[in-house]
Amino acid sequence: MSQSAPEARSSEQEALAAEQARVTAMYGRLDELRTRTETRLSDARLQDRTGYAALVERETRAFEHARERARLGAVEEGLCFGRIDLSHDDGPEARYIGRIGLRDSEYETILVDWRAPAARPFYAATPGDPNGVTRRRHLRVRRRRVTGLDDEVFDADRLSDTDRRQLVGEAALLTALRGARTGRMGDIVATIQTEQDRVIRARLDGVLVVQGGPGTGKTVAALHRAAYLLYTHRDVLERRGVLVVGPNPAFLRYIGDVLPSLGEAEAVMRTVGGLFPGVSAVRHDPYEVAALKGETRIADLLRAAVRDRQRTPREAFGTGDLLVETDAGVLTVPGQVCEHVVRTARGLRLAHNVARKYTVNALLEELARAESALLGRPLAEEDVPFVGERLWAEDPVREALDALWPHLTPERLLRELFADPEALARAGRRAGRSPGDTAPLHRDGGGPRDWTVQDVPLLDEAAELLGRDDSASRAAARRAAAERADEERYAQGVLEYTGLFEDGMMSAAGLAARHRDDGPGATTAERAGADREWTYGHVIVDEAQELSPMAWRTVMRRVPTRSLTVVGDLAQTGSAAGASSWTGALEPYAPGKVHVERLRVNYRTPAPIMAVAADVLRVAAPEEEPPESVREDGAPPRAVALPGGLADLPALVEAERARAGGGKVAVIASEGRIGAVRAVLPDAAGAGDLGQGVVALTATEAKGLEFDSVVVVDPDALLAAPRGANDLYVALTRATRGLTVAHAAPLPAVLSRLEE
Ligand SMILES: Nc1ncnc2c1ncn2[C@@H]1O[C@H](COP(=O)(O)OP(=O)(O)OP(=O)(O)O)[C@@H](O)[C@H]1O
Repeated sequence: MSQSAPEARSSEQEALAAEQARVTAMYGRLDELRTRTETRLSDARLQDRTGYAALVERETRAFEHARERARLGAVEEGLCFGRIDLSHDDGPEARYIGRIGLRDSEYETILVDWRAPAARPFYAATPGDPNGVTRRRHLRVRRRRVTGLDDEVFDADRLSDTDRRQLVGEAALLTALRGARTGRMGDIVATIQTEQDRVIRARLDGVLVVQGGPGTGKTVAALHRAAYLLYTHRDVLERRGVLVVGPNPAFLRYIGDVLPSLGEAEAVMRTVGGLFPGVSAVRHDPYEVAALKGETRIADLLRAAVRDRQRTPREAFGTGDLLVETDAGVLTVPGQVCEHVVRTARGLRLAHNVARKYTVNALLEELARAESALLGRPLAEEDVPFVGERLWAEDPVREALDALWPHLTPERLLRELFADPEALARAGRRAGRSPGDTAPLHRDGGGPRDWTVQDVPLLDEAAELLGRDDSASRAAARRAAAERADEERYAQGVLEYTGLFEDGMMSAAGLAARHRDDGPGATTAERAGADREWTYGHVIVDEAQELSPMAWRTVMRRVPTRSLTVVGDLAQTGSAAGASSWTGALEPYAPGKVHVERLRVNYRTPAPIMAVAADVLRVAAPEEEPPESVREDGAPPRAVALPGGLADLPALVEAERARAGGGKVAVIASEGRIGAVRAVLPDAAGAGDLGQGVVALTATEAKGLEFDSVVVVDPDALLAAPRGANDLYVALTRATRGLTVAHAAPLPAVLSRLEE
C-alpha cells in the first residue's frame, strides 16, 4: 500500500533527521582534526632545538601540518554528499561517501574518500548492474545542514540492462546543472556519471584518449582523474608531479579551482606557450605560419640551421685558413686542419654545445702550436692545453672561434634564424625545401615578449639539438647521487618519527627531494615547472585537438613513460596544425598503447541549442556524432537580424540576458570582427576576466568555457575563416541556457533551422 502524503512527509523528515545526525558527527570529527592539526602546527613552529637535523625535522613537520590544514580547510562545503546501502551475506551496510575519508576516534570509518575503491559502487552502480548496491542516496547539504535527499532503489531483477548510458542520480545531476555559471568551473564529485567514472579511474599507464562532443564533461572528468591518480598513486606522482596542459591562460584560470576543491593543489598547470621555462607566449602566429611551424618537418629545418652554425673558415670568413690576430701576432691554422676539426666534431653526433667543447679545444691547441711556431719557441705537448687556455682569454681568439662554432641558446638560434632570410633559405635548402617555402618564417629581430605559442615547441626542439655543456654539472650530479642516498635514509627516519609515513602522505624519496635543493617550501610542482628537462609522472592534455605535431613532441619529452590522459574533440579543432586523428597524432609515441574512450552525453547545452549546433557539425566534422543533451530547459535559440549593424548589439545583449533569466553572457565573434564588437560594448570584459556579467571573445578564446547565454555575432564572418565551421560549432555550444545568433548579412544556410 502506498503512503499518504502526510505519512510520506514524516518519513522524509525522519530520514533527514537521521542523516543530519550522521553528518553532524562527521563535521564534529572534521573540527577535531582541524584543532589537532592547528595545535601540531603551532607546536612544530615553537620547537627551538638547534642543529641542522632538528631544523629539517621542524620544517618538515610544519610544512606537512600546514598542508594538512589546507586539505581539511578545502572540504568544508559538501564534505559528505552520498551514501550507498549494500547487502552482504552478514547483513546490510550503509557507506557514506565524501570529499575525504574520515575515521572516528575508535578508528571506525565514518566517511569514505570518493576516490577510494570502496566508493566506486556509488558511481558505477546502474539499474542493470547495481554492483551490490541496493540503494544510492544523494545528500544535499548546505552549510552543514542536510536540506534534501534523492534516492534511487536498484532492483536488478526487474530492470533491464539495455541502456548503457543510464544516468545515475538524475535529480541530483539536473539540480547541479541548472545552477547559474560563475565564471569558474566547479567540481562534480557528487554527480560523476558512470561513463565519466570509467575515465576517471582508468589505469595510470598508457595513453588514455577521451574523445567527446562539447559539454560531455571531458575537462571536468580529466581534472577528477588527476585528483584520483594523485590519491591512488601518491608515491609515484608526488615525486614526479602531474602536468595539466590547457589551451590558454584564461582557461587555466577557469579550471583553477577544481583541483584545490578536491584537496589537490600540487598539479603544474601550463599552456603550450608556457612549457618552455622563462617564456610565456600567448600570441599566435598567422594561420599559414602556424601551419608551417606545427609540422614535424620544421625539426629538419632546425637541425639544418644548427648545422649551418658549425662552420669552416671558408664558410665563416671566405678564407681557406683560420687567421687570428693575437698579442703575439697573426696566428694561422691551415684550412685543411680546421676542416678536419669541424668535420670530426660534426661526426661526433653530439648536441651542438656539447660538441663545441671538442672544436674549441682542438682549435685552441692548433693556435697554441701556431703561436709557438711564430715565436720560434718550442712547446712541450703537455703544455699545449695551458697555452690554449691563455689564448682563450684574448678577445679576437674567442670571437674567431665563436664565428666558427658559437655557443647557442635556443632563443639566440631561433631569433637569428628568423631574422635572416638568407640563413632561412640555406637551412631550408639543406632540409629539402624551396626558399618560397620557408620565407613566411622571416621576421625582424624581436625580443623575449615576441615569442608566439607556435615558437615554444621550436625552442624546445632547439634546446634538444643544442644541448648543454654539462660536464661540470654531471660531475656534481654524481656527487649528489651519493648524497641523495644518505638523505633518503635520513628522511625515512624523519617520516617514521613524525608518523607521516604511516599516513601514506609522503614517501622518503619525495621528502628528501623536496628538501634537497630548494628548502622545505619548494613543492614538486614548483621545481618541475622551472625545469625544462623535468619528467612528470602523468600528463593531462585538455583541448588536445589543438596541439600540433611539434607541440606533441614537446609534451612527450616531459613524459617518457607515456602515462597520459588526452581529452579533446576532433570536431572542435581550430588551430592550423591541430589533430584530425588521435591515433595519427599519438600512436607514433606510444605504439599499441593508445586507448580511446568516448563520452556521449552533453551536460551543458540544452537539446534545442544542440540541434542547431548539430547542423553545423555535419559540415565541420561529418564523421563525428553530436552528443546527446540531458537538458531540455532554457530559452529557445533564435536568430536576430541587425538592420543597424553592430550599433544594435548592446540592446540585443541586454535582451538576451533577460530572456535567459540573467547570468553571464558571452558575445562571440570572429577574429576580424571582435575589435568592432568590443568598441560597441565598452563594458564587456575580455578573456582575462570571466567573472564579469558580459564578456566579448573570439571562438578560440571561448574554447572550453561556458556561459548562461551566448550571442554569436555575424556567423558568416566566423565561417569565412579557415576551419570556420569548427569555430562556429565551438561558439554555439558554449551556452547553458540561451543562444541568439545576431547577423547583419543573411543567415548562412547551415543555420536555417533558426529561421523556422
Ligand atoms: N557528472 C556531472 N555532474 C554535474 N555537472 C557535470 C557533470 N559532467 C559535466 N558536468 C558539467 O557540464 C559542463 C561541461 O563540462 P566540461 O566543460 O568538462 O565539458 P567538455 O567536454 O570539456 O566541453 P568542451 O569540449 O566544450 O570543452 C560543466 O559545467 C560541468 O561541470
